[in-house]
Amino acid sequence: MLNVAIIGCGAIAQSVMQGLDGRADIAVASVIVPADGQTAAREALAALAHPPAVHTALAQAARPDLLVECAGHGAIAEHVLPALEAGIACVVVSIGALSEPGLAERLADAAARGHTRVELLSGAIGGIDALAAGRLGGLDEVVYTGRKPPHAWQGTPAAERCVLAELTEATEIFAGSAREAAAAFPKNANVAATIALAGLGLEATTVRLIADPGVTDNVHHVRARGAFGEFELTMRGKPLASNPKTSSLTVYSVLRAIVNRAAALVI
Ligand SMILES: NC(=O)C1=CN([C@@H]2O[C@H](COP(=O)(O)OP(=O)(O)OC[C@H]3O[C@@H](n4cnc5c(N)ncnc54)[C@H](OP(=O)(O)O)[C@@H]3O)[C@@H](O)[C@H]2O)C=CC1
Ligand SMILES: O=C([O-])CC(=O)C(=O)O
Repeated sequence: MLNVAIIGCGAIAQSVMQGLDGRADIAVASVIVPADGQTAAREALAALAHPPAVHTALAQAARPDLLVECAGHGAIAEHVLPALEAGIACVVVSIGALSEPGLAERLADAAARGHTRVELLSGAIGGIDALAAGRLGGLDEVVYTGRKPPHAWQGTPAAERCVLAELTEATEIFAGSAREAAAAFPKNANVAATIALAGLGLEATTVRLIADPGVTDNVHHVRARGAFGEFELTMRGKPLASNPKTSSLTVYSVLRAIVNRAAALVI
C-alpha cells in the first residue's frame, strides 16, 4: 500500500483524491492546508469514502511514501523542502515556483541530503520527454505560447492591462522570458516554467501569453528546434470547472505520478 500525503485541497488536489478514493493499492492519509483552510478542506473531503486527515503541516512522526504538492508557490519552501530534508520523496506541480533564483538548487540539495528525490511533474503540457531528450543534443530555440479565455486571466497582471471581460479579439498580455512569466503569473505560467526547465532554461525560453475570447480551452503551443530536429505541439486542455486557470490534464498528470509510484511496470 502506497501511503500518500497531499499539500493543498483546491481544484487539483480534490480531483486527485476523488480519482484515488477507494483504491486498494494507494491511500491518501493526510492533506496539508493553511490554518484558515482546515474547515473548508474537511467539508470538501467529507464525501470521499475514505476522507484523509487534515493538518497544517506534516506531523513529525509521519512518513508518507510520497508527498504530493498541489498547492502553490509558497508551499514549496514551507512543506516540500523540509520533507525532502527528512528523506520523503516529493512530486511538485507548482513548477513556476522554480523561477525564484536558487530554489531549484535548494530543492536538489535538500533531496540529496535526505537521500531522496523530487520530481517536477509535466502537468498541463505534453512533450516534456522529447524536449528534455533534445536538450542533451543541444537546443537552438524554444518558443511557448499560452492562450486562455479572458476570464482565466482574472486576478493576474493582465487585468491591469485591459478590461478582460470586454475583449473582442485575441490580445497579447505578456511577452518575455519564462522566468518573468512564471513570477508574474504564478497560477497561469507553470507550463512556461516546465518547458524552460526541460529545455533552454528560464532566461532563453521565449514566452507569449494571450487572452483570447475565441477559445474555450487552455491552449498551449510549443515550438522547439535543435540538433535533434524540431517539433511543434499544440495542446487544447479542458479547464477544470472548479478552476478555469487549470487544465484537467494536470490532474491526470498528478494521478499518473502517484499510480506509477505504486506500480511494478510504468509508462
Ligand atoms: N504544472 C502545471 O501544468 C500546472 C500547475 N498548476 C499549479 O498547481 C497549483 C494548484 O492548482 P489548483 O489546485 O488549480 O489551485 P487552487 O487555488 O484551486 O488550490 C490551491 C490549494 O492549495 C492551498 N494552499 C495554498 N498555499 C498553501 C500552502 N502554503 N500550504 C498548504 N496549502 C496551500 C490552498 O488553500 P487556501 O485556499 O486555503 O489558500 C488551496 O487549497 C497552483 O500552484 C497552480 O498554479 C496549475 C495548473 C497547471
Ligand atoms: O493548466 C493549465 O492550462 C496551465 C496553467 O495554468 C499554467 O501553466 O500554470
